[in-house]
Amino acid sequence: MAAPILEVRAADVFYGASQILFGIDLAVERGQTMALLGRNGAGKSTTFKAIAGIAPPRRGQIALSGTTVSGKPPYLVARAGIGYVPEDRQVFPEHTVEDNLIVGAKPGPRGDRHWTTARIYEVFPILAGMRHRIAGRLSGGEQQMLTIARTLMGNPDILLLDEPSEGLAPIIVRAIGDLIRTLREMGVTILLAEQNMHFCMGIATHATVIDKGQVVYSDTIAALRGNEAVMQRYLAV
Ligand SMILES: Nc1ncnc2c1ncn2[C@@H]1O[C@H](COP(=O)(O)OP(=O)(O)OP(=O)(O)O)[C@@H](O)[C@H]1O
Repeated sequence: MAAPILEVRAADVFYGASQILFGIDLAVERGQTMALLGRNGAGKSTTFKAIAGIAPPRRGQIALSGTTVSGKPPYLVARAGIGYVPEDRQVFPEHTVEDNLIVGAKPGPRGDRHWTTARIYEVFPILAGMRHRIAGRLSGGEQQMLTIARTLMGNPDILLLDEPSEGLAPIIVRAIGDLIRTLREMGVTILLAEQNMHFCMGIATHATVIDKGQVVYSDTIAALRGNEAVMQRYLAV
């Protein structure tokens, strides 16, 4: 069997002397949309930072298609094929939408250039109509879409989305959900951190739940939906 696109094995992560993640195991196979669920402070963002090379694990390992990436600096992790979209949307505010996309353009780890601005505009028609607008003047939801689009321009093997729905109005949350579903249907492999279980239900194929820095559940999203005990205990729904 092929190695998972992303595999986190027994990762322990510390901020200074405080241990935040305890032996995290996580595997995302090609084409999956894995939801990383957990309450506020459970360790979702820290898991993403560990994968992206920003908060490297002190013990354990992170591999991309079987090749170890833990220990590499963030720019090399990105080059290896991890497309990380952090919680705080990071557009270049002074530049146009199109320039933001062009800045993100680079070939994927095997030289592929699947994502072009033309392709982005097909998948994100809202950005096509705004290509000459200054990114800093877009709404929060539009900036979120632009950040996702710019990350795709780097042709990653996996897209890490940290709470893409956070702080957005319900109608925009739905639009972001539709967009992620479209990407999933196109075959993009996604790891999606969310507190909002309902947001993930129609989007994710699989779910991993973390609590106090530990994985407490991992299965298909359908299995999680049928498991009231896990949902109530760890997700308060
Ligand atoms: N820079 C830091 N230094 C020390 N502790 C931190 C730091 N950043 C986060 N923490 C702590 O690590 C734990 C996990 O935080 P993390 O942000 O990973 O959680 P989360 O599940 O993503 O929650 P949220 O939805 O609030 O982002 C929390 O207890 C938090 O207070």
